[in-house]
Amino acid sequence: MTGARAVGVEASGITVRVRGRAAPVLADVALSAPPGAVTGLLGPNGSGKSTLLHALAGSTTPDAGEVRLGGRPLGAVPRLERARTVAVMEQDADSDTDLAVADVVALGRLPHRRRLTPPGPDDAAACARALDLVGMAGTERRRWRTLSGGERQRVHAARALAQEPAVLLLDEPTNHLDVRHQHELLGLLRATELTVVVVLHDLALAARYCDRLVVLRDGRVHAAGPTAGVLTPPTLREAFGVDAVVTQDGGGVRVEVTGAADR
Ligand SMILES: Nc1ncnc2c1ncn2[C@@H]1O[C@H](COP(=O)(O)OP(=O)(O)OP(=O)(O)O)[C@@H](O)[C@H]1O
Repeated sequence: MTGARAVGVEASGITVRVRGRAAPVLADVALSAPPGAVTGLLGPNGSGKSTLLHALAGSTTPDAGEVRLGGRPLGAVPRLERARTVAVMEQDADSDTDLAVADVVALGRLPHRRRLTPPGPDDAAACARALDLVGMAGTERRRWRTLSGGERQRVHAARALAQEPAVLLLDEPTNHLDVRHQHELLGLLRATELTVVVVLHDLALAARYCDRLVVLRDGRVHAAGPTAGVLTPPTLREAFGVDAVVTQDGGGVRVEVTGAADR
């Protein structure tokens, strides 16, 4: 779908401080997102997931540490190349309320277009393909404000896919989606050759679709590695305060949260 440039994302020693807060938001965080794999970012509210995603995207500059894109420091990757390589789907991102769906998706093509030139056939084809992938083909003329929350989320996913990136960073991309579309979107990400880093709250979805996980707790990495090794009852109790039944079979890991753990 993307012309498949395999580009991994690595981060080490990421520390982010914010004014007026004694403890860093992120402290010495490392992450390895191998090319073509789906890496899930998990953690309780406020543990630093979105901040880490912003650091990976280059929209937050860490106070310490380094992000590498395809082995190169992020800062050494020219801006246009970075814009073509990395797509970001923000949490609850909004768009200008007057735009049509086609206009929102077309924003994903901007890094590929020469300045002041109108969209070409490649741009139109990429947008059509992306809308089709998220099940929103035929909605091009719909106005943004007429879409439901889940439809907006799918159009934002289409915008990111239309960018034809090598790396896709997504912050809770399924929180407005019905259960079928949750599975469709994550299944789609899993089926691509993109390098994906995705923030998720749903442990069952993480178990089903992520190759690797990084669990943050209070701004630090609590556990990281292949999914089966991370999603263990002790880790889930310590990091999330829940009791869970974890089973493993040929199809992978399954997690059923049975309730809040005793404190
Ligand atoms: N600019 C800021 N100023 C003050 N505090 C901030 C700032 N940015 C982030 N924080 C704090 O840093 C912590 C981590 O925030 P972040 O949004 O990264 O967490 P998260 O794990 O994505 O949370 P959630 O699951 O609720 O979306 C939170 O306590 C948040 O309030």
